[in-house]
Amino acid sequence: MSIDPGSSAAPDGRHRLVAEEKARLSVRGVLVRYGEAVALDGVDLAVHDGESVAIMGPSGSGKSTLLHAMAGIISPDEGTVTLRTRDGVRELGGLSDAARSALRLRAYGFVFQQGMLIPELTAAENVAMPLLLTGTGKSAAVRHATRLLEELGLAGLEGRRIGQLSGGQAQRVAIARARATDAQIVFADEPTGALDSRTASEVLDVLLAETTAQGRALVVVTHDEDVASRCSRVVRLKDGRIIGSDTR
Ligand SMILES: Nc1ncnc2c1ncn2[C@@H]1O[C@H](COP(=O)(O)OP(=O)(O)OP(=O)(O)O)[C@@H](O)[C@H]1O
Repeated sequence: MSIDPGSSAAPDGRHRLVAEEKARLSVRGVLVRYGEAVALDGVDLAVHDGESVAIMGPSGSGKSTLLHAMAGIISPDEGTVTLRTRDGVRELGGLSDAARSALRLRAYGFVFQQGMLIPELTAAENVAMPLLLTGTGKSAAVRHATRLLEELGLAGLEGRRIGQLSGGQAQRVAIARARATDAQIVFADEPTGALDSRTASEVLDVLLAETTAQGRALVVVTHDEDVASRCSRVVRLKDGRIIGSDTR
């Protein structure tokens, strides 16, 4: 086991500062409460380009809450989440809701168990959606989406609605959508949870190929040791705290 340079357990403060300056995403002292309950309790974590970080831990340990805080879906009660963007370092808590949403749309990709895909839309329309929302014209967006779907092995399925696709195909659509905007960091919440083991392995191959293999960062919440074993770092949570960080 090695110490995560971004964790509070790092023995060398200077080392941590250097690692954080280079981090794509930095979580410092994050605390999240739901009423009286503390879901995250002083979490520090730095994620770097090209890295895949698996977040593991028992049910209720705070994995999804951490993912949502990193992604700016929820705002922590204490602490900061900073993202290095092309325009400089941004602290998510210091942004307006609209600015945070815009940043999320451009810099982040999401591959969740349910895919967060819009069932009424076709595969191509789902992939094109973030492009349309960031100002690309419809025909260019659909053309780009169709090309991405082809690259992910879904040629000929671009006109199907999400409900007409298998679970593995739907996850590939979600991965294509995360690529559409050139997301710098992709968040996945149990991306293979609903898939049989062969499809899960194939989806994970595609997810890694589309993220870390191209220098993007991947943060994946998982209960699955097979998924974690393919990530470059495993962070373990318990009762809202990081209790271990294992770099391969
Ligand atoms: N919206 C909410 N309102 C109240 N409590 C919440 C809410 N979301 C999470 N919690 C609580 O916060 C704690 C952490 O929940 P979280 O969903 O982050 O854990 P998890 O590790 O992702 O669990 P699981 O593996 O079951 O998805 C739990 O005690 C949970 O009950």
